[in-house]
Amino acid sequence: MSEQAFISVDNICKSYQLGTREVNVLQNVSFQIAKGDRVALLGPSGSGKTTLLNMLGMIDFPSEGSIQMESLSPSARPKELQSFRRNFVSYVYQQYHLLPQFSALDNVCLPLVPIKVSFNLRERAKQLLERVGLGERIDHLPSELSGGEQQRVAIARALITSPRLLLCDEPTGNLDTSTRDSILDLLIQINQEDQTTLIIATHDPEVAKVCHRSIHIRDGQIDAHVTS
Ligand SMILES: Nc1ncnc2c1ncn2[C@@H]1O[C@H](COP(=O)(O)OP(=O)(O)OP(=O)(O)O)[C@@H](O)[C@H]1O
Repeated sequence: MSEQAFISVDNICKSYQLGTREVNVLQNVSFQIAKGDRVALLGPSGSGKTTLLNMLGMIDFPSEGSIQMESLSPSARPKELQSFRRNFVSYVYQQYHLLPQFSALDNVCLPLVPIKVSFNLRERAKQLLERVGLGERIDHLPSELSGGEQQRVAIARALITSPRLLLCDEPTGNLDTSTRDSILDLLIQINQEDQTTLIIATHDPEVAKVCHRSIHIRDGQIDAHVTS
């Protein structure tokens, strides 16, 4: 792992056993990501983007090769991995995954509800909703919000743990182009202001354009690194 690397992905392969058949999803993938970087994983459907994101979030593991994270020992035990997942990394998904019976405010609080925190959780959630432009919508249910607003709630929820790494899986896939652009502006703002490292899996070249660089994946292999 080089001095500046925040994440180092070294020659990873991933395969799944499907009955008697072995499905090779990723092959010999290597790249490094620096702290505060803004990187797109760009590739068509089925190319392996989600699989790679899951491994960067340590919820899945390579069949071969290694992924090293700054501040996580390569021999991390389950407890350290759990703490990494809780404190270091957050996700934003295409489908928002908000709980329908809970208000925007309660949805934002959710990741920290089971944990004793030293600050006023509801107050922090309110501040985050204000930051994402939803200060007037904190008591709304997801069904009372537009798609773009629901994604803003999901982004506020992702920020409640103050993550250093934000993994976004097609975060604008369900949105029209102007809503997509406003969500991208928000993600860029978070990346710039908080120095949160941002990795966005997408098939949309317009999303890749707003990143510092893009890693193009095809059939489980990197076929280009492009710097914007
Ligand atoms: N648990 C699994 N078992 C078997 N095959 C899997 C599993 N998970 C993913 N795959 C296969 O791996 C390939 C890559 O899937 P992945 O979801 O990573 O692609 P993707 O680029 O994120 O696609 P999309 O943009 O459609 O979400 C697909 O062919 C998929 O069927």
